[in-house]
Amino acid sequence: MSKVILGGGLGGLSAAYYLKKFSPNQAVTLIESSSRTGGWIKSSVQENGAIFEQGPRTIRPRGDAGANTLQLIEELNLSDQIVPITSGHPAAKNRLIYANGSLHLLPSSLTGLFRKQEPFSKPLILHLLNDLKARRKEVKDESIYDFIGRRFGSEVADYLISPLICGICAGNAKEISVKFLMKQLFEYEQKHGSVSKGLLTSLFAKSKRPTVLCETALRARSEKWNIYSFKNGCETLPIALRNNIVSNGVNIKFNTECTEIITDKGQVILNLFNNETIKCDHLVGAIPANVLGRLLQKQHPELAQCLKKLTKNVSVAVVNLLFKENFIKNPAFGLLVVPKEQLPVLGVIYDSCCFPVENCGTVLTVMMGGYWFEEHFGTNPQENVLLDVAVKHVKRILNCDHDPFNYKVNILKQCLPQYVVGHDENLDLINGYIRTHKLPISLCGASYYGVGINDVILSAKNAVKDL
Ligand SMILES: Cc1cc2nc3c(=O)[nH]c(=O)nc-3n(C[C@H](O)[C@H](O)[C@H](O)COP(=O)(O)OP(=O)(O)OC[C@H]3O[C@@H](n4cnc5c(N)ncnc54)[C@H](O)[C@@H]3O)c2cc1C
Ligand SMILES: C=Cc1c2[nH]c(c1C)Cc1[nH]c(c(CCC(=O)O)c1C)Cc1[nH]c(c(C)c1CCC(=O)O)Cc1[nH]c(c(C)c1C=C)C2
Repeated sequence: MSKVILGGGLGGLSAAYYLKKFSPNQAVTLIESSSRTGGWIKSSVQENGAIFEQGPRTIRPRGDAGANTLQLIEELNLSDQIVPITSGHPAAKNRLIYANGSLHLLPSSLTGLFRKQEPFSKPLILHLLNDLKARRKEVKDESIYDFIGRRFGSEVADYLISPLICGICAGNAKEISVKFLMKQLFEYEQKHGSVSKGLLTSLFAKSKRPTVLCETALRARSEKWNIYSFKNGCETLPIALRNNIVSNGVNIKFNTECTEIITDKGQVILNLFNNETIKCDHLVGAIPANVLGRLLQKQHPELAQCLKKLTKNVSVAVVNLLFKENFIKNPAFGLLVVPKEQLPVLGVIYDSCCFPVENCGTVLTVMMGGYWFEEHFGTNPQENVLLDVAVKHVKRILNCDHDPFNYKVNILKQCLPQYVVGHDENLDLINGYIRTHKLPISLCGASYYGVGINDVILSAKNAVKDL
């Protein structure tokens, strides 16, 4: 009998790829509710060559997960499509925050830490040294805002961490688990009493066995890539994955929504919207955890409850803007708005600084809403309202008066999972339930082990490696 993968986003496509890589003769069906694969990853090339990214735009090359993605890219013959941003580039060095009504550059070097820079009241190094004095608090988990506030002070929590959380999961740092971004630092405090002591101890600890790197990862290291994308945008990756799995015999069923999942003696039965059913001996769930919870509700209410609790997703309005004029005075990756400003805008990406296209003017992407989406826009905002808000705030924040000649507005409903306090514990309950009840189900995708492209690909590889 076959394996079924539910969901044709990056997680589902990667799961299908690795299933076929590890056991080429395995029959695999992928079920996708929409008419395309790729999920939130969508790039559209404009007439003048500019790329409008609706979802992700950059990938990190570092770490084991980064190396794994580069290996996948190499296996898909995409290495020559990569466009890297190297460490000396302004888009790698310069990240801005908008606080107290103006833009500020965040320190990007060691010397920057010793300088007093607005909006901080003293050099950042003094905030960081606060960690040496702060007492350990024994906790299982806490919000990243509380952890940073305790160890480094409220200015670091407000001006550094809160916007960073917006720039990664569009979330509220006061609710997101410290383990989402800073598990290691949190564990240093719990084990050694302070982050600094933990850091020092780890310097003398035995280093782990180095990962064997593929050619592209070695190139990334020697050329000092900071982040990268592809010539035709991030969608290059899911398109290549789809083509690869189709040519390896994976059957993709488009426009096919699963409405219920039933497990029965080592089998999984999927009820589909059109009253059809599909049976398989193993299901890989690559859809958001709360949606999966709904599908399992009738037969496994306890598991469904944990899955629904795991991720409260937030919505983001993504507005791509194309201007004739070149008006960016300080080239950078972009800017993040400090949540204390209470603006509808989370951040602005300077696409034309990151990946310049000749004679293209200025390309910006404005991301809005997130955790505060409904507060600012209600449940069903009109696209023209979102466009007006985006343009008005770009003019105000960047202090300019240009109007875009081309734009695209997309509302990404419930697109980003929020790893709230207790996420890890809840995940243990979910895995425990699946193990104890011997359910032939594995999980992957952005709801579980990280929201970045690298995390999603690695979660898919891990989900299928023992099947
Ligand atoms: C605005 C934004 C910006 C981002 N920027 C970056 C970035 O710069 N760098 C980075 O690394 N990551 C970034 N990410 C994160 C990354 O894009 C996502 O985490 C990743 O694409 C999620 O993939 P997925 O397969 O887990 O989920 P999805 O993309 O949500 O895929 C799930 C699929 O399942 C389908 N589905 C759902 N329910 C059903 C059902 N009942 N039956 C059948 N099919 C179903 C959906 O249609 C969808 O195609 C960004 C994400 C967003 C939203
Ligand atoms: C303003 C909103 C958002 C911006 N990007 C995202 C949102 C919600 C989504 C996002 N960005 C990144 C990731 C992946 C994280 C990972 O684990 O790989 C996701 C889901 C990448 C990223 N963006 C910023 C940082 C610091 C990172 C981590 C990797 C890196 O160092 O590049 C900061 C940032 N995001 C946005 C802006 C405007 C910005 C900084 C100025 C937009």
